[in-house]
Amino acid sequence: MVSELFDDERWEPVTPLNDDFRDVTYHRAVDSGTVRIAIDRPEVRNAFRPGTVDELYDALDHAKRQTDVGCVLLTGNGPSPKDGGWAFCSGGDQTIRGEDGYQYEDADTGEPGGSEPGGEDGTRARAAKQGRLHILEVQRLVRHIPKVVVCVVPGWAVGGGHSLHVVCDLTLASAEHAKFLQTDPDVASYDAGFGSAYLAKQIGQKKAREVFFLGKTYSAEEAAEMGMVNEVVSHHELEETALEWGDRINSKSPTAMRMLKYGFNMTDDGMIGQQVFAGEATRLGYMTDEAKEGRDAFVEGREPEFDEYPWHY
Ligand SMILES: CC(C)(COP(=O)(O)OP(=O)(O)OC[C@H]1O[C@@H](n2cnc3c(N)ncnc32)[C@H](O)[C@@H]1OP(=O)(O)O)[C@@H](O)C(=O)NCCC(=O)NCCSC(=O)CCC(=O)c1ccccc1C(=O)O
Repeated sequence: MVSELFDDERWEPVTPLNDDFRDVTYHRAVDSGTVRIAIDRPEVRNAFRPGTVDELYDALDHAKRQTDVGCVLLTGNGPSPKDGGWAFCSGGDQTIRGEDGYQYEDADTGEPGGSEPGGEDGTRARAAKQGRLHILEVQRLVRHIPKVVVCVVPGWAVGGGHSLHVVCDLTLASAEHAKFLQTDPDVASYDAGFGSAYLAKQIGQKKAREVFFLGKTYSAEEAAEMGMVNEVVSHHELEETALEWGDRINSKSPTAMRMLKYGFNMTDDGMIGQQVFAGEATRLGYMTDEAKEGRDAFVEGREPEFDEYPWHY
């Protein structure tokens, strides 16, 4: 069983990635352009270790390159076989946190401090022995992937898991089990980027500071009232609703959705936001006859003839 909320008949595994993954499951809907990426460590509330982050990144990067996919569901499998608890993600696995970040485990001993699995090249293996904080790279990919990323929260969203939900485009939460909590300062961590500053854009400065400075636990309803959750549905309807959202998203114009996402991002993302939006504008420009004339003129060794193209206003 992938997860108690997972409907086998609606999904097929994305191979070979799903088969190779240890901490993440990766599926594609059988009848729509929606993919489901789930952290699969329910026994530790889906805490992420470096390998989990690698797999999240690889699944998202794969999804990014599927031109018939418009919606990514990011979720956590459950419940915990130990105690039945549910989680989206409880952040970085504190048991393998070293002095310079989260550590890969040694392939032989299973102890923290080993090299990246499969890293045979000496340089790569040495580099991987350093602690990692690359969940931030996953955050940036969620931010920049030209798809709508829906965080589907079946339980706890805590610490770096809370930050991951914040950076997703939309959040859908289980009425019964979703709970939102920021523990970063309890374990001397601080997401001073999207997890806090962008959260303040969503729910306001006072509330965002409350989330971090008081560390209260919020129910799904409270989180929705604050504006960081879009909708709360009963637990057993969570993934079905998520798939419906996927269908709704996939029914819209891919170009419009992409430009809207990058438009929403742009004011907060500075020059990178402008670069991403402008890059997509350039792609649209390339699709015009006017741009083709510029290219053809160069290739044919002649002056470009732009007279017939209007100066739009
Ligand atoms: C999530 C809890 C609130 C759940 O509480 P509860 O339901 O009572 O369950 P527990 O019995 O506590 O937990 C069950 C089981 O899971 C283990 N576990 C839970 N969370 C973690 C974890 N994060 N790491 C390791 N193990 C975990 C727990 O020990 C239990 O194991 P047993 O063996 O069964 O006893 C509660 O569990 C809780 O508060 N968890 C800790 C949450 C936390 O502090 N997370 C880390 C926050 S810091 C972070 O995520 C940094 C992320 C990061 O990389 C980063 C770096 C740089 C900038 C930004 C970031 C960023 O924030 O993204």
